[in-house]
Amino acid sequence: MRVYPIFLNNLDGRRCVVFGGTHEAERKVADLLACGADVVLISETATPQLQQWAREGRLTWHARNYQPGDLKGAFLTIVAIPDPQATEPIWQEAQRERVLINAMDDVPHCTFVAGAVVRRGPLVIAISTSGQSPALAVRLREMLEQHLGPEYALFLDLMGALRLPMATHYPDFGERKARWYALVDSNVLDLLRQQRFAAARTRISELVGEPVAAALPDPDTMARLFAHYQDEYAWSPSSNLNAHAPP
Ligand SMILES: C[C@@]1(CC(=O)O)C2=NC(=C\c3[nH]c(c(CCC(=O)O)c3CC(=O)O)Cc3[nH]c(c(CC(=O)O)c3CCC(=O)O)/C=C3\N/C(=C\2)[C@@H](CCC(=O)O)[C@]3(C)CC(=O)O)/[C@H]1CCC(=O)O
Ligand SMILES: NC(=O)c1ccc[n+]([C@@H]2O[C@H](COP(=O)([O-])OP(=O)(O)OC[C@H]3O[C@@H](n4cnc5c(N)ncnc54)[C@H](O)[C@@H]3O)[C@@H](O)[C@H]2O)c1
Repeated sequence: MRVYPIFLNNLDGRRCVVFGGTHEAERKVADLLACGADVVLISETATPQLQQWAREGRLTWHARNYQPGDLKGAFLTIVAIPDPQATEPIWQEAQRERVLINAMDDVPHCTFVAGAVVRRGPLVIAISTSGQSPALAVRLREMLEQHLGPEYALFLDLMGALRLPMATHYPDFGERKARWYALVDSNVLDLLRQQRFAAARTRISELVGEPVAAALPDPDTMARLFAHYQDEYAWSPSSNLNAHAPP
């Protein structure tokens, strides 16, 4: 296996078909919905959460097994059923219809594989071991999660706010690039980690000038964003490094 890494963008309104209705399918559906995809679920059974999303109209659920034609107009499909024989006709249709396909734990039926993913706001890190050891991918994800706190999410929100004014105020690409690196290499991340939001704002202003820094949220808003990200990641199941240790 030699995988080519990509991050899909603009899933909004794209038809994504998920087969299977257990918590594994639910995990995949949750990510697709969060990215705005138009999710179609095909499975006789569905978890209570999947059923609730169907009732709320957040996805379309067909309570049956796969039928030929299910992939018409689909952009991608994820097969979360543990039976390669049942997956084979779905794989065949995906090839005919040129639909991207991931069959969980079933490499011969994948045109793309899933990574172990760390999310910190806009920061997304996907880890693949090229199928050699998903368990190691999980451990690496957990290691990164320990090191990457909510300050990374907030830092990226701040950098995002600066992108347009930076382009306007520093039309020379070389100068702009040097200033981006000055920000990234500075102690701003440390200050955010210490929740010293006013000091972080001052430091950014020193590095890029007040006209650019004026686009930043004020320190109170930074504090609120930081608290939001703290909450979001505090309950991450992987915060326990031994979550998957053998009994
Ligand atoms: C990362 C993650 C993403 C996700 O699923 O979203 C993912 N597998 C995860 C967990 C996991 N999977 C397995 C174990 C048991 C320990 C172990 O085997 O290591 C654990 C650990 C656990 O369960 O704790 C078993 C397993 N997995 C595959 C096979 C088939 C084979 O080996 O032939 C078998 C053997 C089944 C058997 O032996 O019967 C195949 C694939 N699994 C992949 C992804 C793709 C390659 C990823 C890469 O390149 O590293 C690929 C190729 C296809 C795909 O599924 O997309 C998710 C972690 C999510 C997270 O927590 O972050
Ligand atoms: N990596 C891991 O740690 C791990 C653990 C468990 C399961 N899995 C993977 O998750 C997936 C689901 O496994 P599971 O054990 O949760 O499933 P399961 O056997 O408990 O349930 C199968 C599901 O698939 C549906 N289904 C079966 N045949 C179908 C068909 N032809 N069309 C549509 N739906 C169909 C059923 O309605 C049911 O919801 C599998 O791909 C499995 O390999 C991975």
